[in-house]
Amino acid sequence: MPVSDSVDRETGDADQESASADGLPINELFYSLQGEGTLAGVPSVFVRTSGCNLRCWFCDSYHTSWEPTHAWMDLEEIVAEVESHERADHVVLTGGEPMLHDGSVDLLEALDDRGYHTTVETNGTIYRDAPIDLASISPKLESSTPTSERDPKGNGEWAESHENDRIDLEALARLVEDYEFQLKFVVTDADDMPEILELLDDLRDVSSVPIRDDDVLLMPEGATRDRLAETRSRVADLAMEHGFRYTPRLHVDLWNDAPET
Ligand SMILES: C[S@@+](CC[C@H](N)C(=O)[O-])C[C@H]1O[C@@H](n2cnc3c(N)ncnc32)[C@H](O)[C@@H]1O
Ligand SMILES: Nc1nc2[nH]cc(C(=O)O)c2c(=O)[nH]1
Ligand code: SF4
Ligand SMILES: [Mg+2]
Repeated sequence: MPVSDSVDRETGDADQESASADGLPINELFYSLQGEGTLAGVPSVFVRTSGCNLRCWFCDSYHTSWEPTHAWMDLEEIVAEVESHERADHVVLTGGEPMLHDGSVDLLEALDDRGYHTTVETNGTIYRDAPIDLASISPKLESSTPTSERDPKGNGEWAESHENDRIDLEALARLVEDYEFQLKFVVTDADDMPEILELLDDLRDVSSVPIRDDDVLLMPEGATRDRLAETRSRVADLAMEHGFRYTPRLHVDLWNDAPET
């Protein structure tokens, strides 16, 4: 969808919860194949909200986090655009961080009423009560922190708040307790594994539902084909070594880093 067709509304600070519940700041809306996780390969409509509470240095959706866009769509416009992709019965709500916005709950309810299967791609720091069929949770590891050496924009100004906010065990526990879920970790190399194992121990301690190794997916870090060529076989080996699942990034294999894919 050409986002330029929609109204541009400055939400003030797009990192904060949007003021109105009538719609959402939308960065892009498109039809593609789910590229990641247990539903990889499923034709799906993607609704990408703008604004994030974190700043991963590697974020592949720069214009929702580091430089968020402000195009606004009303709920009815979003639903109509989703319905225009007649072959899809799966919708992926992503971002940015979709759980920041009140309007995400309204959208999920409208989609649920119309019989869609909904996946929410979330960093797991915010819990909301909504009709979510699959919570696709991607907790952020220390290796995501935008230190001054890895800041894509400035000089590490976001490092401290990112580091403070990236894990909220209570929110994670509520998400896994209330929804079908997958835990999808972005992995670069073996240095990421001790933190994943420690987080799983902590989450298993506080959560009232089992978290099976089968619920844990390792996804190679890489926003481009070239970068994935460096990380994917290392991450596949780590998945086998630990008995976790590996998820490809099919959309990157197919379309590299093109927008609306
Ligand atoms: C752009 S995020 C939006 C949803 C939410 N903010 C989150 O991080 O889960 C969508 C997915 O892309 C993943 N991701 C972002 N940049 C990536 C990269 N460079 N390599 C691999 N995965 C990446 C995130 O971990 C998440 O699973
Ligand atoms: N094809 C495709 N699959 C995806 N799965 C999760 C995505 C996301 O950005 O959240 C994504 C995406 O951006 N494109
Ligand atoms: S949490 Fe998600 S959207 Fe936010 S910066 Fe990280 S990868 Fe990007
Ligand atoms: Mg993506």
